Amino acid sequence: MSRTSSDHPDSGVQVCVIGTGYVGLTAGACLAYLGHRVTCADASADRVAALRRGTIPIYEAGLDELVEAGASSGRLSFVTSNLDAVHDADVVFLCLPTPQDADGSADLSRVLAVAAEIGASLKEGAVVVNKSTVPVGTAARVAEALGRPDVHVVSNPEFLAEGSAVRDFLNPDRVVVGSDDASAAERVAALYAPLDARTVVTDVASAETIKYASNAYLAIRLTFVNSMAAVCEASGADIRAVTEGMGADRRIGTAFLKPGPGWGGSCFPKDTAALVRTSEEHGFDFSLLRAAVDANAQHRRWLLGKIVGAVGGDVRGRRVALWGLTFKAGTDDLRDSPALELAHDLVALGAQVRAYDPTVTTDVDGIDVARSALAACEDADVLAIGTEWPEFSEVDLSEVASALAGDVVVDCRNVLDAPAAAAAGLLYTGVGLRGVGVVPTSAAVDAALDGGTAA
Ligand SMILES: NC(=O)c1ccc[n+]([C@@H]2O[C@H](COP(=O)([O-])OP(=O)(O)OC[C@H]3O[C@@H](n4cnc5c(N)ncnc54)[C@H](O)[C@@H]3O)[C@@H](O)[C@H]2O)c1
Ligand SMILES: O=c1ccn([C@@H]2O[C@H](COP(=O)(O)OP(=O)(O)O[C@H]3O[C@H](CO)[C@@H](O)[C@H](O)[C@H]3O)[C@@H](O)[C@H]2O)c(=O)[nH]1
Repeated sequence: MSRTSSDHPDSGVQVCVIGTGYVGLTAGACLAYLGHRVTCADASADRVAALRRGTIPIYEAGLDELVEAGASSGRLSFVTSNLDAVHDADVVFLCLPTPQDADGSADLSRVLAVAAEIGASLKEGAVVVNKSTVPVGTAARVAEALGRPDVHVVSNPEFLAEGSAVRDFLNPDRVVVGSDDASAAERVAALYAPLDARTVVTDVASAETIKYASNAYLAIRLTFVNSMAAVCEASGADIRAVTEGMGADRRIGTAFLKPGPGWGGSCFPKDTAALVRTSEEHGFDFSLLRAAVDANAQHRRWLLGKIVGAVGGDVRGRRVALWGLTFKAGTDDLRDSPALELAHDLVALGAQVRAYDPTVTTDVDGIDVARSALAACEDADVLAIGTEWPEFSEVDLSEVASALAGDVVVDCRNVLDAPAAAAAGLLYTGVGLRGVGVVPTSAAVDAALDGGTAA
């Protein structure tokens, strides 16, 4: 669907978005599309220059079209100075990174530094919105850093997923607005009115907590699915049939039931760690969530063991072809990617890894990156698949079989067709699949990685 700036009338509301990453750029472009006048600020001069030229610095479906429409309508602009961006803004969104700190907590330094920076420059009665993922209690810390009693701080967490960011922003399951001031909450909720979305208006502590609760719940669900996949594989069941049967129960639902190499990405790992930490700080041992985090690492290790097992238990000097490096398909984001972590572990064990990913064109962290899926396979002893890019299922498997020196495929995403792989002469194994040539896992992997020596 083509979107133009005339789809929604001008609201007259001046919005500022600070931080133009996956969240800020999507939010800025979508808010402009909804009729608001948006100025986006980013500390990266290169990023701002690129955006002014119309170059989108991230891979996100539909974002280029929306940014172009916003810029050509004059409703969307980009600056490097946070102070220039905020001075006439009615509402200021903070879309800044909140990475994991050494103790697991969310590092709020950027959020608090920007709040301190912009406080004195804000318009009388402006509203500041935390869109970054921040732990309960952060709104009060931001208010303190702003030093502006006339400015209310509202929590409006973002739930978009990478790869579907624009679609998620414009078709949200819910908009969450948390504030201890009803009129500030109303002003923020009104920005989303054209979406006609379900809106949860609540207190600020609950809004901050909804974000972590949602991500932690989804991560636990995936840990359960991945563990069930291991049980299925060991017991002769098939995880695809099992999740189809489970998902048919309306209380369970079909989404978020695909097994993989363990969950990763820029959010789940840091947000689960931060919720464990917040719970500890409030005297609660969130043992369930801690167990899910541990089981996630264990699951990835299990798949690593399959790859090592495929070459006889010792990968030293062996060549591994790896399809996929991003943390999931549809994004160029490599942050906390399970596929990239598999590559690192294989290299640590002494393997030579040659990867292919449609969004990665240069070598990453010393991992050799090939120009095509087939090129990655040339003379490799085993092929592993770490990301579920749809194009992988289009590759001619007989050409894969010819290119490989070995014959095993370890598909950590279940993207290939098992009978087609077998017909091409490949020994195929996936995650939790029934009867498709299970490769023994390598017990040596744990000892080698934990002991820091090659297997
Ligand atoms: N990525 C997601 O899918 C997603 C979804 C929902 C929520 N979140 C949360 O949103 C927040 C932002 O995440 P992201 O993935 O968009 O981050 P990101 O790293 O992609 O983008 C952050 C941007 O902020 C800019 N920045 C850093 N310091 C700045 C400063 N002092 N002034 C101005 N700009 C500055 C950076 O240059 C960068 O462009 C995090 O809290 C994250 O947890 C992320
Ligand atoms: O059935 C599934 C679904 C996801 N994943 C994995 O789970 C991780 C997270 O995937 P996803 O949730 O799709 O991506 P994100 O872009 O990280 O989005 C999550 O994190 C964002 C940041 O907080 C939230 O806004 C989103 O609601 C939340 O889905 C990735 O490693 C996926 O491969 C699976 O293995 N199987």
